[in-house]
Amino acid sequence: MKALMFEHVTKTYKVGRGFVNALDDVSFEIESEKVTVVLGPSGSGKSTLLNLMGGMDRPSEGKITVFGSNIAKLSEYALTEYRRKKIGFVFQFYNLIPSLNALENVSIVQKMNNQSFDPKEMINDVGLGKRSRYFPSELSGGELQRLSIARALCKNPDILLCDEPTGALDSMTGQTILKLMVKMARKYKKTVIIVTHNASIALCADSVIHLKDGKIESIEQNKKPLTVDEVKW
Ligand SMILES: Nc1ncnc2c1ncn2[C@@H]1O[C@H](COP(=O)(O)OP(=O)(O)OP(=O)(O)O)[C@@H](O)[C@H]1O
Repeated sequence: MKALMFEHVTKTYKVGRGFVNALDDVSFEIESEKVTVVLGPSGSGKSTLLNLMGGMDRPSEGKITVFGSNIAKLSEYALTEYRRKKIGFVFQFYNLIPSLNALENVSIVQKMNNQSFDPKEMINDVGLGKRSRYFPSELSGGELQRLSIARALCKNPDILLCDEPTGALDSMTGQTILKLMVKMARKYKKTVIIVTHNASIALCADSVIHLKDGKIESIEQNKKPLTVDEVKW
């Protein structure tokens, strides 16, 4: 089943008196329950792509279909509902609430979605069971990243969007995080989309989209993705 389809999507930004096509006539499909990696150099349009997928922004032209509905046409209200219910975000800026402990930070998403998972189970699953009463200021970068994954997962979203999830982490912690992302697709049947500069991550993906100058350079299907342990970092 297709989770996501982009058809001739262009995103144009106005800069001074001119325009920049951050994405230029981009078309591709993403299978559900798979891991897709988006690779590309700085400025190639990766964040723009992620913002469009997550309903944070709308395309200037083209059609974006998510599980059968064209999100480019949704009202503002419906788009907010889409973001709240369907999408889990794992961004580098963790957006955790400093005055809430780890468990409370995960539990708040229960209010957003009545199909959410058990927060305690999610915290255990990312290996933070013993840290559930800690506050964000008492956690390391890797732990914060795992906590933000637990929160994104707790919402039980259909699609998980990850922006450089291992960017600021050492390779051991990065591997742990990547294992969690892959597990989300394999165990929890989520559609996982990871935007990164790190080509090693692509070896674990089912498909890899290469972006360059706002265009798709190539799309590879990986019949035999490696496990995270098999990848050399
Ligand atoms: N809000 C904006 N206004 C104007 N130009 C923008 C805006 N957002 C992005 N751009 C331009 O669009 C192009 C693509 O940007 P984008 O952030 O999507 O790239 P990226 O691949 O995510 O880069 P990086 O890896 O450095 O984060 C760049 O040339 C950028 O300057």
